Amino acid sequence: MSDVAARGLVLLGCGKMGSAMLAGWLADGLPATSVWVIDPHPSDWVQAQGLHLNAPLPADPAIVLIAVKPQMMGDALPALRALGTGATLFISVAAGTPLARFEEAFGPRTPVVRAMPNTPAAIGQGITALVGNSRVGPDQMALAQALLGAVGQTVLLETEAQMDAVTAVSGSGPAYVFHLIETLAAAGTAQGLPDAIALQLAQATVAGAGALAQQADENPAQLRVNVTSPGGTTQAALAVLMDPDTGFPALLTRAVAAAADRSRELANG
Ligand SMILES: NC(=O)C1=CN([C@@H]2O[C@H](COP(=O)(O)OP(=O)(O)OC[C@H]3O[C@@H](n4cnc5c(N)ncnc54)[C@H](O)[C@@H]3O)[C@@H](O)[C@H]2O)C=CC1
Ligand SMILES: O=C(O)[C@@H]1CCC=N1
Repeated sequence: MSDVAARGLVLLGCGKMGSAMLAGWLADGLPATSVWVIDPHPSDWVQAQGLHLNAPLPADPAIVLIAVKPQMMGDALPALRALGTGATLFISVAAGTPLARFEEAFGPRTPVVRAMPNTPAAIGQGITALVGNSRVGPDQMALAQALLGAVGQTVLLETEAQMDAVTAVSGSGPAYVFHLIETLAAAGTAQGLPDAIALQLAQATVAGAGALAQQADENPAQLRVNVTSPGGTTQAALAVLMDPDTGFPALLTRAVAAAADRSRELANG
């Protein structure tokens, strides 16, 4: 990361995902003066960070991170063309957009990493999967892992094709969990709880269960069994949630497949 602080980080697109990562890097100690943001519509938060905003770019930044929508690539990438010299590592977090798209834009010698982070990066609890093109050497992959590792866990993929499934599980996944919190709270309200207490119970339950699932030696199936008293309340609920036709497994399988299919479609922009 000292190389990034010294040579600079260029962030193309600083919306929800770019800002989530940037918040994590700044909290981790990356100086705002080492960051160049290109974004035609920067948020008030981005404008208040004291970074270089829509300013001339450094000649030889350590990393250019691309965080614009896949559909915006054609408009956005030309701003970076002068940097495709081989010394700068390009990292894209865009869903769907293949490595080949960046090789086309910046030349086949350009090292490019495709990464899929998620928004808990904003509080250092993201997870990012990474895969590089053939030009990415071990030192550059280590640099990409250090950058994304500063805002959470990292995993390396064996093939680029795995990225669609990653996007559907952990890239989009926080939205599924937020929806679980919303709907668990609403179900509590339907059972007679005040809105605020139902939301507090749902938030703390998901946060606590998530932390326990990360830290416990037991697997999630055993942790579930540990909550489930024979003939008790949990068993009654799980009979609904684990129904083979209408329960969580069938629903999540369909939801994740829909997200992965959409990721494959986005390969075409
Ligand atoms: N939001 C999420 O949870 C995740 C998003 N991603 C990926 O991150 C990328 C960005 O997504 P979000 O941050 O959610 O979208 P967003 O719409 O919040 O941010 C995109 C930003 O790009 C800027 N922009 C538009 N045209 C531009 C241009 N020509 N040059 C520079 N900046 C430009 C916009 O002003 C905006 O601030 C997408 O490719 C998405 O697939 C990946 C993982 C998770
Ligand atoms: O919804 C999307 O397309 C992006 C990619 C993963 C999360 N958000």
